[in-house]
Amino acid sequence: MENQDLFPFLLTFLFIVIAYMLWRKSRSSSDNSSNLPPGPWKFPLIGNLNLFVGTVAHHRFSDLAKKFGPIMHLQLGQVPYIVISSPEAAREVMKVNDLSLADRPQFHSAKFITYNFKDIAFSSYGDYWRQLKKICMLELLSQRRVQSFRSIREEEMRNVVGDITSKAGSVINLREILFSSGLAIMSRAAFGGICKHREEFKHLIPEIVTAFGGLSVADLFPSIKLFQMILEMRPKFKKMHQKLDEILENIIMEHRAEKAIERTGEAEPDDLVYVLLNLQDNGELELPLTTTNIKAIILDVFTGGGESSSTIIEWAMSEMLKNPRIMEKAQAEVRHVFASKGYVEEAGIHELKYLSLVMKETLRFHPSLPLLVPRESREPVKISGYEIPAKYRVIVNAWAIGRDPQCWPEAETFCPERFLDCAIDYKGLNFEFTPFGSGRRMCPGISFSMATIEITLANLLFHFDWKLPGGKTPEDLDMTEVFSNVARRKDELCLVPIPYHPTP
Ligand code: HEM
Repeated sequence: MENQDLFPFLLTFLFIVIAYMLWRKSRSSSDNSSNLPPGPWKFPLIGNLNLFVGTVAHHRFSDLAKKFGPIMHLQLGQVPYIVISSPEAAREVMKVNDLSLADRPQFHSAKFITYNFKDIAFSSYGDYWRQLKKICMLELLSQRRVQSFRSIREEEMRNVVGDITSKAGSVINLREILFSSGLAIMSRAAFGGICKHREEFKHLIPEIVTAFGGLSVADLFPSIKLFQMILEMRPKFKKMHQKLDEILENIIMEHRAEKAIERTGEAEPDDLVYVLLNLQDNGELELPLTTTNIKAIILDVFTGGGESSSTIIEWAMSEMLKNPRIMEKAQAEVRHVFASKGYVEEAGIHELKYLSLVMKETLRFHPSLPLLVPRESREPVKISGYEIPAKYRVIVNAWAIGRDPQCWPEAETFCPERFLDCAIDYKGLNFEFTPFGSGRRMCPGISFSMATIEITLANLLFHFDWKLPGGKTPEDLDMTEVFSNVARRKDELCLVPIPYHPTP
């Protein structure tokens, strides 16, 4: 045989040998536990990946749960996953066995972006994670700090209302406006000023959030190092990481320069980055902070705060447009409460009872992270009588639980009134409703994001009536969802604003 004839033969042979070895390996690792939950039949090599081609992941998991039950075992590529789809099983994961399941999977795609898992969301459970979460809660995300950012939110809202008013009668892309204003509020609160890299961040955040989902080939076939090398070498991935690092480095340098300024009598800035640099310089922390650690924390603030809140606002507006009765009721309330002022201010926002029901219903119907953030078992653990080995990835399908007809009558209908006189809340104690997760790994940004969502919706409803472009009716509004870790509308929400002028 000529050399060139031999090559394809050898390659095919090699492929078959590797495929066989991987199949043996995955079989032996999944056979370790004899009492795993049920799940669909798994193909050699790809496991159940075939079931997810061209589907929205949380929808597919939900369909499978109807067949295999609320606790399922799947294999995506080489990786075993446990998928939870009932409040009882979610309680076992996020409360009963919270500590045993408090780790995050170490996704290869997230490794570079998070500086080797030095952020909060991906660092392993332990002292480092605890220290970071505590600092962020104290300095940025506590109820007290969130209230102190009131003037920032009100000012940004004036900008948004001014911007939309200047485009009255023409079609605007509401998603873009919401994303920018959310980012502006976050960067002013956390970094003390409008981040001048906002535009660049705007493009980077969706890419980063997708990488955090752990569904890249490199993450699904972790033993094949070649896939990891290919991922690292991909120009798009390299560029994203370089750009991100450059922006984070700049934010820190700007703060260092500001910090070096001599101040006489003038109060020092107290934004999050400033506080982190002080903690670094003073060396008072149990686990000293490096500049890389600080970059990873800033990254979490941008990725956590960047998109999830604006996605919720976009869905809330879409649902109200789809259901004009709800829009009218919410508008009537906000216009009544702020009629005498002629503008929205946070002091009266607690009076918006109906709007708070709309926000809850949006979080139930469209949780921005429908599969929360995956966890990983730190040790063997029993869930609903099944034995889950260590190092298994565990996903809670909050989207499916939020639409479970056993928990929610007329679950597929958007109806804010269901929360009237209902004690169920999103604070992590009711496992049928966990848009922010629950337990140790729960989202620390609830107060921050709910304050932003509430004031933004109140302003949009107070100052404008809204029409769909091109003479479309509510029935024409396409509500299709796409998923890349965050569940967004497939189409950006484009609307025509008509300014509302309250009669004096
Ligand atoms: C509507 C807005 C938001 C939603 C729906 C949301 C949702 C979530 C969810 C579901 C988790 C995973 C919880 C779990 O594993 O049990 C999470 C984690 C996290 N979120 Fe949020 N989030 C939002 C806003 C924010 C904001 C504004 C920030 C901060 C600036 C933030 C920072 C984080 C961080 C750091 C984690 C990781 C916590 C940990 O692993 O210990 N999030 N978020």
